[in-house]
Amino acid sequence: MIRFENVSKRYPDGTTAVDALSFEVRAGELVTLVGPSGCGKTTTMRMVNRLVEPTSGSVLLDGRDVAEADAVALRRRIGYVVQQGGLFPHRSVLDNTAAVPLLLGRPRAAARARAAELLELVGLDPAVFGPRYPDQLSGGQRQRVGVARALAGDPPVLLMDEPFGAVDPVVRDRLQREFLDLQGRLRKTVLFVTHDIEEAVRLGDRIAVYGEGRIEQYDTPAAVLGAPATPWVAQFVGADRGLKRLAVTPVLPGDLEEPPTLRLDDPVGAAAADLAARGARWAVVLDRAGGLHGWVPAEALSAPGAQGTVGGHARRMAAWVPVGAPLKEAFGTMLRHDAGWIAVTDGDRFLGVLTPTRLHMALRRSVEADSSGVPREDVRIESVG
Ligand SMILES: Nc1ncnc2c1ncn2[C@@H]1O[C@H](COP(=O)(O)OP(=O)(O)OP(=O)(O)O)[C@@H](O)[C@H]1O
Repeated sequence: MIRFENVSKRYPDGTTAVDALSFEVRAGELVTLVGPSGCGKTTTMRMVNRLVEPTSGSVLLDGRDVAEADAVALRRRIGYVVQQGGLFPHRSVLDNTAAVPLLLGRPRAAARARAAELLELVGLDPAVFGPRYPDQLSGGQRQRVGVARALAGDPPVLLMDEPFGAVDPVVRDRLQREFLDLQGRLRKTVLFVTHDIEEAVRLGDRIAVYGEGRIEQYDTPAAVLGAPATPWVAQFVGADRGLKRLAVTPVLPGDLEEPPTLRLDDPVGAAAADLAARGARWAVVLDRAGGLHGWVPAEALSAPGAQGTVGGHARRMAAWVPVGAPLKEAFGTMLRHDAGWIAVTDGDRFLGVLTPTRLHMALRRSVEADSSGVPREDVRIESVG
């Protein structure tokens, strides 16, 4: 969809901002460009909508060199979001958002209706916020209007330059979450500039880590964190890259331990015999619908005089995550419940349990999977204990 072929940009004062850059962004993909200040991220992005012209090489959009496109027509096909939203200060929020549809020749009423729809889409009530002016909005609200405005012409491509850079971490977290959700539905082709590795990893399908004027590594967040291509990338992603990787590695069924399961209304005697036969010291207890109720130690069932059903001896346990949740969430849940394991479910169905050891193995297997190309479910690693 977007392709850089050997693109360099040297500014008139002799600064080489970008040097022989080649990479591709697939249709519907969100690529984050991340790196320290001055490494050429913004220059890269602005060559797509021709706010900057390359000195050599070409940028192709859908296979066509953008240098041959009419710049105005090109920019109508490309949404552009900048820090602070870049709104017109003397126009209302509704008119700011309607600007592109108007430019595209929509009648005023239709353009405004479309703008109202978009404000709704980014979580702003058009009746409340539509009539306001940009200086009557919070930083986060301005950013949302910036996103709404960029989406207004329904462009297939979005360029976003530190769009969430000017807000506090809590608002930023929310904007990122909402944007991911929106992108899940809209599937735009997005180039997203940030200097924040956490943001790059969270949002990007792939991330391009910049050194000076060039890309040092272009890969999925998990691969960049798991196997930095150069010492520069390793230093940039940080010594805690293992921790960051927890956020981008999902829990898979193959990561789980499968302890014996009992039902609440199983009779104690049979349950105790079952666990003894398997040599199990405990079992997960499921309710009638097969959902998680808690757990029971084998010795509680085999104690002299124990009777009734498993339910009478079970302990409640409410720590669970859905399969596919990031390991970070699983670990957080484990800590919050101060538990040595948590249940993993698929809808209402109990799948198995994740322990700290299993979590560590999942992480190691995902690193191995990325570096060897073998699917994680098939990776076998040695472990102690
Ligand atoms: N118009 C210009 N004239 C001369 N040099 C420029 C111009 N615009 C950018 N540069 C230089 O090109 C280099 C790359 O700048 P660019 O804005 O692309 O970096 P960036 O990675 O986006 O940085 P930041 O995160 O600080 O925005 C920098 O050294 C910058 O000073």
